[in-house]
Amino acid sequence: MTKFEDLGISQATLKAVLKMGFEEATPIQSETIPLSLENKDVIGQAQTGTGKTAAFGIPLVEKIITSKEAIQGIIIAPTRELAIQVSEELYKIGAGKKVRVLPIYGGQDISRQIRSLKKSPHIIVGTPGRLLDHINRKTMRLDNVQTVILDEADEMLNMGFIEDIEAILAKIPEERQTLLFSATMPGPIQRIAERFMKDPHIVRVKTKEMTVPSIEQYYLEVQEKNKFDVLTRLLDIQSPELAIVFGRTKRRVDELSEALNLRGYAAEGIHGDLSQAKRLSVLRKFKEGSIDVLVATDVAARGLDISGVTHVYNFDIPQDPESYVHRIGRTGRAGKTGMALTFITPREKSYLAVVEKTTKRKMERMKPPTLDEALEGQQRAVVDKINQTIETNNLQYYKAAAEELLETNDASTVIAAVLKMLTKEPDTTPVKLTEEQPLPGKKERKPYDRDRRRKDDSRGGYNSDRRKKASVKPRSGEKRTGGKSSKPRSFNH
Ligand SMILES: Nc1ncnc2c1ncn2[C@@H]1O[C@H](COP(=O)(O)OP(=O)(O)OP(=O)(O)O)[C@@H](O)[C@H]1O
Ligand SMILES: [Mg+2]
Repeated sequence: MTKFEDLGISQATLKAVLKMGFEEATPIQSETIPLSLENKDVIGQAQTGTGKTAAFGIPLVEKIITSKEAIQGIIIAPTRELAIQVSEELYKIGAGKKVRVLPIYGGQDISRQIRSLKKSPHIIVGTPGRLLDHINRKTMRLDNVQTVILDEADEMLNMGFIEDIEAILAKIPEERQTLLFSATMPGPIQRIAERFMKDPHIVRVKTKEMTVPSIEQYYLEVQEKNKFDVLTRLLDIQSPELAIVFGRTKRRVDELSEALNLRGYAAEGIHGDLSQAKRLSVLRKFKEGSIDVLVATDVAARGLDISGVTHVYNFDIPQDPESYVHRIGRTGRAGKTGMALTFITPREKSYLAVVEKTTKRKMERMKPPTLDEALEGQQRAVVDKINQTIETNNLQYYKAAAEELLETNDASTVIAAVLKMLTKEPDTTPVKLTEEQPLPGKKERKPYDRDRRRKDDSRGGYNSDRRKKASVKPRSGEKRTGGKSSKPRSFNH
């Protein structure tokens, strides 16, 4: 492990980074920070949760000349939540140097953004659509930008942002530095990246597996109609601190979170059809722990760094192996442990091998728990709680009542009654979930077709800012439809 002191960064930034609790640089940081400081273009690939944000954030902050009142760095991210998260991390890294960082995303009042832009931020973190909006309105000048970073570039490509990104890059001086980071870099993205970049250094943190070893990975064979009962039993047995449940579509996410609430779990869903305010409030509640199950689509959770996520449940198997990597990567971050469980219906069994081939790691089989096991799990949780209460609380006040109960009953009967009262018995309230079509079987499977997928909304994708925006004049001659420039990504590779 490399010390940040040895990476040639200033005292001010070093102090800020140590204040964030970073003691040593992660491998992607120690490999890419020096290259980036030398203004090299870099394609950086490293496992989820291994600090890619600071890998591009630290050198970017270092290069900002704070006395210069101009935007010098721009980071493009696929979703609004990610733009906010990245800007918060950059703000912390830049606190020592007093670097001004501004997030710019759709769904936020544009005149407020224009006012913030007038306060001359040094770094902008934004989603493609809204960035382009400001460029076209001439409310954001990019002629002093020296560094451009594309975070989760492959996802932005999948979402059809390629033309927007090209249009943004066309407004930035050519003698810039371009960096591109993601945990997954499917072939097509590399080729496209090279079009935007000059002699990029490809830094791949060499690991045996694509996922981090600290995530235990299981699969469960479950019939579609039994999935929900299995999920709630698992939640009862594993009592996760914070859990994310992934569903394939927006409708699925809505139905799942409603069904979980019906059975008494504190759950909420997040996807692109919700208002910006709602999305932010759901995430805030999840971070604070006032809800403990977040139900999400793939896109909604890309890159999100929420500490304390102990379990990821793939209620529906993801459509491609890269999505699997990003989904389960919401746990096991920054060296913590985590558990990922993937439901596989009998017809989808062939996908298991496809995922495993990409991640280079086998998932262990887990048998779906029975109702009795769920009850036992809940009981165990109560027993643990009782033990904790014995250890930490002064019980003097309750002793008299306890003695009184023991005068008429034997001890084990009293305790059994208390256990029964405190144990949440597995809830079997009927719920209604629309059945998802299984992914196509091996023979029917076609290479992934982006346009079709977007139309179907099969990934439960976000509304891109771009498609919602009405106020922006497209630049003359600019095509605003999803490009054909990238080769379709296939599940079969
Ligand atoms: N050197 C470090 N030491 C300790 N913690 C770190 C270090 N660098 C980053 N972190 C923390 O690790 C967590 C994960 O970092 P980050 O979100 O940048 O991961 P990532 O590689 O971008 O993951 P993803 O592929 O999911 O986007 C964050 O909470 C971050 O603050
Ligand atoms: Mg990231």
